[in-house]
Amino acid sequence: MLRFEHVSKRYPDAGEALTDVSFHLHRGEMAFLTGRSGAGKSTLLKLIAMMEQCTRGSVLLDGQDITRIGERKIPYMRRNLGLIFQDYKLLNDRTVFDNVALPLVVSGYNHQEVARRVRASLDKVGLLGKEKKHPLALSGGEQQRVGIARAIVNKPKLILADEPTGNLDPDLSAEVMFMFEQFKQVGVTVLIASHDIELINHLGHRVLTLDKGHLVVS
Ligand SMILES: Nc1ncnc2c1ncn2[C@@H]1O[C@H](COP(=O)(O)OP(=O)(O)OP(=O)(O)O)[C@@H](O)[C@H]1O
Repeated sequence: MLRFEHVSKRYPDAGEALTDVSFHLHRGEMAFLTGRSGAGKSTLLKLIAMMEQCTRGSVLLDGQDITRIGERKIPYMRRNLGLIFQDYKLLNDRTVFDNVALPLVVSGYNHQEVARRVRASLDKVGLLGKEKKHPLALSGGEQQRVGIARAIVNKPKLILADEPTGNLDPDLSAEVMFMFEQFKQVGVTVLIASHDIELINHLGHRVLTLDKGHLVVS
């Protein structure tokens, strides 16, 4: 489903952030991406999200090489992805409903379909009653669940999460991981960058470890 083939990434005027990285994630697989600060985790996720381009190698998403697609196709390919961030990246002057609706509005869905899908997503993360609230009126855990609802509203094949539990206490972190496991159950592939070794070991999923841009275990 997601395949890295000999991928290297060098930023201009910097050393290599990733060197000859190869791995494969199957449909419905959940894996953690770990490594020290600066090891290349965010860079790897940005290559999949088409926010950066690799210097060498190929990244294949469902068999399609996303390093070779044209700029104009990127927004369409991104619809296959759900992105989740440590700092939630919510629009604080918009309601929960509007935040979750955003990817659908950008994709041009009609009002009825938007409303139906937003409610279904909020239901999946247990926030159906909070759709009229603004993000800052919610707890950190609830804000992250809004971020998750926004990530799944387009029914992505692949969810990428960059330190999704970095600002959450252990109970809320476990709750978020439980949600990811539910997505995995319905065939969504999930890749989570995290420092939280205790949580990672506890959950027992596959672990990809980066060390100075090299993949150590795959
Ligand atoms: N835009 C950029 N320009 C130049 N160098 C960069 C850029 N982004 C990242 N780097 C460098 O690439 C390397 C990998 O960074 P990256 O952010 O991918 O690591 P990380 O494992 O996600 O770290 P952290 O856990 O601290 O977020 C680092 O040496 C970093 O300084």
